[in-house]
Amino acid sequence: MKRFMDENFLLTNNTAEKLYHHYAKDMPIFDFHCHLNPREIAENKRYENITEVWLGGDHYKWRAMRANGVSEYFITGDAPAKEKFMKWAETLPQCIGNPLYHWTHQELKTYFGIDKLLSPATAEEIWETANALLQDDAFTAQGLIKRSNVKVLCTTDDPADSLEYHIELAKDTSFPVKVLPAFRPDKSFNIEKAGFAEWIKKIETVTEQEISSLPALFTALQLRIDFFHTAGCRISDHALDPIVFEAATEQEVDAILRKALLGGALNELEIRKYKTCIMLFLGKQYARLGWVMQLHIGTIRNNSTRMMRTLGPDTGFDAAADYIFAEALSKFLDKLDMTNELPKTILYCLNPRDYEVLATIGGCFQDGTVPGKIQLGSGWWYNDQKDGMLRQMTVLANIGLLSRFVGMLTDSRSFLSYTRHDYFRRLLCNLIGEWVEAGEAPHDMPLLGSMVQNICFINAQNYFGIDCN
Ligand SMILES: O=C[C@H](O)[C@@H](O)[C@@H](O)[C@H](O)C(=O)O
Repeated sequence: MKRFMDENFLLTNNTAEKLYHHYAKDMPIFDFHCHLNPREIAENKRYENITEVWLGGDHYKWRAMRANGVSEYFITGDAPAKEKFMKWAETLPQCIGNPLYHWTHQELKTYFGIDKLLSPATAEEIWETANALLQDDAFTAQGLIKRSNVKVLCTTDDPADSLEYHIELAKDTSFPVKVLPAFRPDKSFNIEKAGFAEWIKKIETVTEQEISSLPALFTALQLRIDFFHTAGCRISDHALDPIVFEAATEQEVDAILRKALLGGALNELEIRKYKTCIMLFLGKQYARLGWVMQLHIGTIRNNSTRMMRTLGPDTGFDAAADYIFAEALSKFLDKLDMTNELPKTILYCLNPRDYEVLATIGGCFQDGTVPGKIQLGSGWWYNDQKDGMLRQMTVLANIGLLSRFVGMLTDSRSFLSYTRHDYFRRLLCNLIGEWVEAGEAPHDMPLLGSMVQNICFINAQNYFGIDCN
C-alpha cells in the first residue's frame, strides 16, 4: 500500500516517477487563465488569516461545505473567520474522493510545510501555525506567486477595465512575474442580459465616444482591444452559454443593436444574429493582433435563483449544460477561417461528453501555421480533477496531438491554487508512463521528457508568444 500523498502521489509506475521527478516537477508555470485580483497582486496583499486566503472566493470549497450541511452563515456569511475555518475543517474529512481533499493537503504541505491532515482534531493547531506563517513576506500575494515559480499569469478583465494595476505591475521591477490582462468581452455580446445598457455606458465613458450604432460599437471595441494589447494582453476569453451561429448582414445587426439600445425587446433570432456578428468581429480583431481566443462552452449558470439573488454570480451555483452546439461552433470557426482570420483558439467545454466534438471540429481548422493552433483546452472547472484531466488528455491524444498541448491553467480565485499544476503534471507523467510500461510508447526518456516539459510550460510560452524572461 502506498503512503497517502507521498512524493510519488498519483505516480503508479517507474517511468512516470522518472518523468515527473526529472522533467516535470521543476518546470515554471504559465497560468494563462485565472481569476486572481490584479489589485491584490499590485498592492501585494497580506492575509490576516487562512480563511481569507483560502476560503475568501473559492466556490469549490463553498459547494463542498453546502453539500456537507454547513449553513451559509459560515460560508459566505458574517461568521467570524475562525468559525468559518472550523467548518471547513469539519467538511474536509467528508471530501475523500473529491479533488479538494488532495488540493487542500497539497496546499498545506507546499506553502505551509504542514503534513498533518486537516480535521476538527488538528484544526486549532493548523489555524495557529498557518496564521503565524501568513505574516511572513513569503505569504503575501506576490510572495505566493513567486514561490510557485510562475512566469506569467493572465487575469480576466472586462473591456472597460482601466488595467491600472497591470500597468503598475509592469513597471515594478522588484516583481519579476508578468501579470497580464486577458480580454473578456462577454458583456458586449450578452445583449439580452440585464446590465447591457450600463455596460455600453461604461464603454462610452472609457472610449469617450457615443455608441448608438454597430460601427460605433466596433470602433469602441477595437479601441479597447488595442489598449489591452498595449498593456501586454495577448489572450481573450469568452463564456458562450451556448455558442450560436446565425448569419446576418451588418445592416440587420445595426438595426438590432439600435432597437436594444432604445429599450426594445429582442427575439431569439435577433439575439443570435447579434451575438454571431460580435463574435466574428472580435475573432477577426484577435487574428489581426495574433491573440489567442479562448471559448468556454457548455455551462448553465446561476441555477439557483434564490442564491443568485443573495450572492450574485460565480458563487458556486453553475453546472454543466447539455447544449447542442457542434454545428454552430463549426460554422463560426469556418467563417473566420474562410478569410484567413481565424485566430489561435482554445476550446473548453464543461460537459466532458463533448470533448470529442471539440477535438474533431478543432482538427478541421488546423492550418499548418502554428503547432496546435486549435487546442482542446485542459479539463475545465468541474473537470480539473483526476478523471476529467485524464479524459481530456486521452481524447486529445487519440484525436489530435497531445505533444502540442498548452497544458494546465489554474482558473482559480485563490493564490494557493498553483499546486493544481503539480496535480496535473503528475497525471500527465502517469498517463505517458502507463503507455510506456504497456509497450504502447517507446522507452525514450529524452523524447518523452521533452514532451512533458513542452506540455508543462514550453508549448504555452511559444503558443501565446509571450517572452517569459
Ligand atoms: O473554476 C471555476 C472557475 O473559476 C469559474 O468560476 C470560471 O471558469 C468562470 O465561470 C469563468 O467563466 O471564467
